[in-house]
Amino acid sequence: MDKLVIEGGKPLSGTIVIQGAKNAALPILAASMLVKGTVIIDHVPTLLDIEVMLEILRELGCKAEYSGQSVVLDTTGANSWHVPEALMRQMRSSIFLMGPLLARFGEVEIYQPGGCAIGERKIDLHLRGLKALGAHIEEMGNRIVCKAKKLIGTEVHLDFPSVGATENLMMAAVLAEGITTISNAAREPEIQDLQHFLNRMGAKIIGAGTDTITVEGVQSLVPCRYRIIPDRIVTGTVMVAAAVTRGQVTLQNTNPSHLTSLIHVLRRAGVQVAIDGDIIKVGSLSRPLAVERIVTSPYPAFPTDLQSQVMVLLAMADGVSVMKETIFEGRFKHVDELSRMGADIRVDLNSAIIRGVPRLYGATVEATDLRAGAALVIAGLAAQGKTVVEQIHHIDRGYDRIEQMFNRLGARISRYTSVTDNQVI
Ligand SMILES: CC(=O)N[C@H]1[C@@H](OP(=O)(O)OP(=O)(O)OC[C@H]2O[C@@H](n3ccc(=O)[nH]c3=O)[C@H](O)[C@@H]2O)O[C@H](CO)[C@@H](O)[C@@H]1O
Ligand SMILES: C=C(OP(=O)(O)O)C(=O)O
Repeated sequence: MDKLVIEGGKPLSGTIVIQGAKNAALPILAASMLVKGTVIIDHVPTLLDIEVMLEILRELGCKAEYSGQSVVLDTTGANSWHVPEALMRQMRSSIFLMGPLLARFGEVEIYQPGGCAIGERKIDLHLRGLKALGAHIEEMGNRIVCKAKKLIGTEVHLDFPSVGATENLMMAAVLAEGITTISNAAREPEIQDLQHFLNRMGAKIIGAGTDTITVEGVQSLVPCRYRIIPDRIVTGTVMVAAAVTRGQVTLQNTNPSHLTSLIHVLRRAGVQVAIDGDIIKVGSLSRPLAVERIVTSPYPAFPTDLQSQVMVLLAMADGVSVMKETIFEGRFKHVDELSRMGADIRVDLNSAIIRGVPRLYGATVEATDLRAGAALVIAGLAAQGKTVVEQIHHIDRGYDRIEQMFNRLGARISRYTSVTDNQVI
């Protein structure tokens, strides 16, 4: 397993272009199965999860190639609706294939998806929604077989605004007969991106970005070319890193309106944030201030995917902050690792009480999941001394070479491969 070695204590400065959004690219690549032909998706980040998605698509009979930052995907020869268990287990997003494969082939055979250990992450809402659309579902241990000669539009109410369930149902409903209404839908920007992509191929969807999405089924779709939105979580990660290192960073290719809740938190912490179109400038010269209470919730509230990164800022802030996690029950694993670096954080059920310390110290720590790993990198950048972050395959799931991204801003991060313990240039 690779590891990152970080020489901390240097303020970040400079300009960076933000990668395309993993959480938009993954469902959009899966949604491409709904059409026969060649789809080109631009600004797709080079990530482990994207590699896995492309591998699955090839396994299903598609041709899928990276060309620069674009993926060229020919779905014409797709002839399988069976996603191998080993690939399903590599990431949560493999579940996005369920809706499109069912819609295209009338049958899908999958397994329980894998992914980061941040909570139970059931798929009951996905399955219930597909049943409402007329699918017959059989669960045999890990294996799930889902069949429907024809999906029929209906009203689906989600008990919780699940991002993945909303997306899966949108994709399943596109070729269904009649109208599907999804109420209590998730409102994340990536859902709007999926709507835009599907509509460009000829789907008839309205309402993404609100809590009610209406899909009018169509007979077929036509291939298109589409550019993925900027990654709001990577944007937020860099913004926090700029703040904790007391640097000055300009971020290009961002959508500031997707980050309203984070910008609000950063400003409360005394961090300077300036917005100019798709550019965000973040600067900080002094120690951040504590933020009394932050609660993670579905969009547009504060995102769970930025909880661990912002905790690093609060760990170094002047005063006591509270961070409440309401989405994933297992998303505080970074707390033990940050404590190794000198942070003073106590977890009480789903709240972390964070007493800010003036500085963190380098240590050897383990990335337990994707965003926890990103938080440890940020902590390492701000800490005094050397930090080693292990298990960084988690980070590679969502950040396109995180060390290169931060090194462009003046950081000193080296990647080592464990097989040879050689530095990767
Ligand atoms: C690829 C992608 O877009 N991933 C994001 C997506 O994940 P994902 O789509 O998995 O997240 P969901 O919104 O579905 O999950 C939120 C909560 O609902 C629960 N749940 C979900 C589905 C279900 O059928 N049953 C159920 O109980 C989950 O266990 C979790 O507690 O949204 C999460 C919440 O913003 C983000 O952290 C992830 O980065
Ligand atoms: C939890 C995340 O992703 P996934 O749903 O792909 O596991 C994330 O992006 O932080």
